[in-house]
Amino acid sequence: MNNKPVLGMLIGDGAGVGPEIIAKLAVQNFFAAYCRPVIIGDVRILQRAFGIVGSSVPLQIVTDIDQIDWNADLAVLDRKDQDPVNVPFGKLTIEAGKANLDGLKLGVDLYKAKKIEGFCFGPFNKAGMKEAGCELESEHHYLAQLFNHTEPFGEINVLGDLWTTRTTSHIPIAEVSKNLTVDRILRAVRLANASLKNSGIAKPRLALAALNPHAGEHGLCGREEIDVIEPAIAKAKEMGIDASGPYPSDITFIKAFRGEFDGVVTMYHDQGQIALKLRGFDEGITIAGGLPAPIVTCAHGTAYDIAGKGIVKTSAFENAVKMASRMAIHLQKQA
Ligand SMILES: NC(=O)C1=CN([C@@H]2O[C@H](COP(=O)(O)OP(=O)(O)OC[C@H]3O[C@@H](n4cnc5c(N)ncnc54)[C@H](O)[C@@H]3O)[C@@H](O)[C@H]2O)C=CC1
Ligand SMILES: NCC(=O)COP(=O)(O)O
Repeated sequence: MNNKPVLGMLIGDGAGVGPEIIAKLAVQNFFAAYCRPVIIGDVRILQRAFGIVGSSVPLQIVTDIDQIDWNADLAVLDRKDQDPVNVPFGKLTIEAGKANLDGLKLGVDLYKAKKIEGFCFGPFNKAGMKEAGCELESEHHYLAQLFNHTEPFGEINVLGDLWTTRTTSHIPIAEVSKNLTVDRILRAVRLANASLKNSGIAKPRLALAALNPHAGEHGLCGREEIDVIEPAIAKAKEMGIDASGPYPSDITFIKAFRGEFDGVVTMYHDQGQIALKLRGFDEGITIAGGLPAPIVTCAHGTAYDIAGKGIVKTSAFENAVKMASRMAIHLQKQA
């Protein structure tokens, strides 16, 4: 009896590298070591990806997840929603954007119906999703909406043992400062704390990055540290969270990579992502943090510039699958 978790593998934007990654891993029989996989996406895009990879595996193509025989060939839930003719490599299309939004909804519906125990997704193109009608800031907001989730949520980037959460994410830099409030910082702190605890760290050590040079130099070059970050740290401590900082952001990750912290709470997207991607671009993953379901993707994007060339590296997505499997097994044990 195979008790490995059932995980959906959304192929992602057909014009990007997601389908190729999934095809490569299928050919290597990678998924079976961590889960019972069901590939979710347009089978024509997947077949195109197998063509790029230069190899293939027998497929069990279904249109309803209940039709899957888990002892038979690799299952593909065919969505018929990204025609390769309309979705050429490297081109942003509304068709792919819409398919990605629909895929997320299906993934959540299947999870709620207990048909899958989590899912990974190949990279989405945020602009494509917006053009397809998503008015929310990101897919994480869309996922939270699908779950009616009001508690803290958001991208958690993980590299090795280090987890990061973001106070602000996909907004213009010009708007970061006014979006830094004690409440928002505290939500990112709580998200980091709860997620790390769920991963087995009893009392996570969290560092908060400053916003300004030299952590504001006592207000000489910026007041956000005094006005919002320090009060958020004080409140976190009152809640029993091991939070410290704000550390000048040019030193925060040096300390973190030395092992001084389990998690870093950043103030804006690139503060954490530059550090993590420099350190391990090929390995990083993004968890849809705070949500009930294990949902994980690679930290890299659609890589339109190399899509269709067969040269994409698969290691980050492999780590995403490993993490989703680990989270799903953890939930199985709690049930
Ligand atoms: N997992 C997801 O859904 C993510 C999606 N994105 C989306 O992807 C799109 C493009 O984002 P960019 O910032 O341009 O970054 P990107 O990660 O797609 O590409 C940056 C550079 O890294 C290379 N690269 C990326 N992944 C690679 C891999 N696995 N193997 C070899 N080379 C690789 C690309 O060829 C490119 O030169 C955006 O629309 C963004 O929203 C970005 C990050 C994560
Ligand atoms: N479409 C996903 C996305 O853009 C996530 O990117 P990042 O914020 O993790 O860099």
